[in-house]
Amino acid sequence: MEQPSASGPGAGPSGAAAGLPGETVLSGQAGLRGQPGVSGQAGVPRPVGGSTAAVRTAEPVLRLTGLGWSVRGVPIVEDVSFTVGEGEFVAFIGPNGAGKTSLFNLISGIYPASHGTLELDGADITDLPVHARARRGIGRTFQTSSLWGGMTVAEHVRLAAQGAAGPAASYRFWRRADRYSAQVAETLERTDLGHRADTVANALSHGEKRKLELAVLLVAEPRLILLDEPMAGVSAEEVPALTELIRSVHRESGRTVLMVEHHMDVLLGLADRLAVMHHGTLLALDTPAAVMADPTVQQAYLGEAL
Ligand SMILES: Nc1ncnc2c1ncn2[C@@H]1O[C@H](COP(=O)(O)OP(=O)(O)OP(=O)(O)O)[C@@H](O)[C@H]1O
Repeated sequence: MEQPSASGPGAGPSGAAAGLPGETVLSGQAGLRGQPGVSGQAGVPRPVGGSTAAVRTAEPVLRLTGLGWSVRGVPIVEDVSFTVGEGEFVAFIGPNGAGKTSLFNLISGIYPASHGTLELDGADITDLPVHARARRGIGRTFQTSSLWGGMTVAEHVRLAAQGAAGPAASYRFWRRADRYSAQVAETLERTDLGHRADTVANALSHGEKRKLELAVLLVAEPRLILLDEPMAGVSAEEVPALTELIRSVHRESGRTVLMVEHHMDVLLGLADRLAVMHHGTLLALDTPAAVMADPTVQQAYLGEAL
């Protein structure tokens, strides 16, 4: 499925998630429709929005109520309801085609909701377009790379900083180049890309490209970030550094993070809660330990250990 780009038309290569040695990778375990015991149970997530995981504020940052999206009458995401507290890290898993990316597209505004509502900080944003949601602090990355191959690392981040400042600030932006240079330099340091500032995107490794996508996202200072398979295409050697970067982005700034990821080893070390998508519905949402012990979830994965 082609994805719109956050920072320009996709120019970089994409790739499937690389399996790590000895790791459970859930991608490719599709084909669950019609499995005994699964049909009819999807759509009854347990428990949702009332997890035992720590939610740092009483008021949720994000609230989905019966959110759904259909294509020509075919439901892709159905009646999804949950809340996410400020500073929480929720990881989304599920077989290929379960609707994880579509749910992220609904939250970021790329797909319009067919039914249900979406609230950010208690305000209804269901009908707001993508750019308006971005201005309210929702940022996201995409499953496939969204970089301009011939542009340097620093140019990407500078352009993103300019975009975040808004069109009216363009003139000021160029006049106050020093301020933005400092902002770009700081963001590159935060994402461990300072030494690659003058390198074109095409010359970066997959892991560095993912870091650059994060830098492009972070320079806009979003408070809710959606990461769609940040490890896709990344070599096994680069996964630990990228995992630590995501951890620091979450912890140091107290951002709220939603992440789709197939590498269980990665997300188990990061997530406060695990959400399981299945046939477009939310099958379960709870602490990683509770989700992994859930018989319905295990059944949905054909009895394989999560
Ligand atoms: N724009 C679209 N038009 C038609 N069908 C779509 C569209 N977007 C997604 N779908 C379908 O919706 C279903 C869910 O797709 P989605 O990409 O959300 O799944 P996913 O859980 O993210 O899968 P993966 O893990 O493979 O990325 C798939 O059957 C897909 O083909």
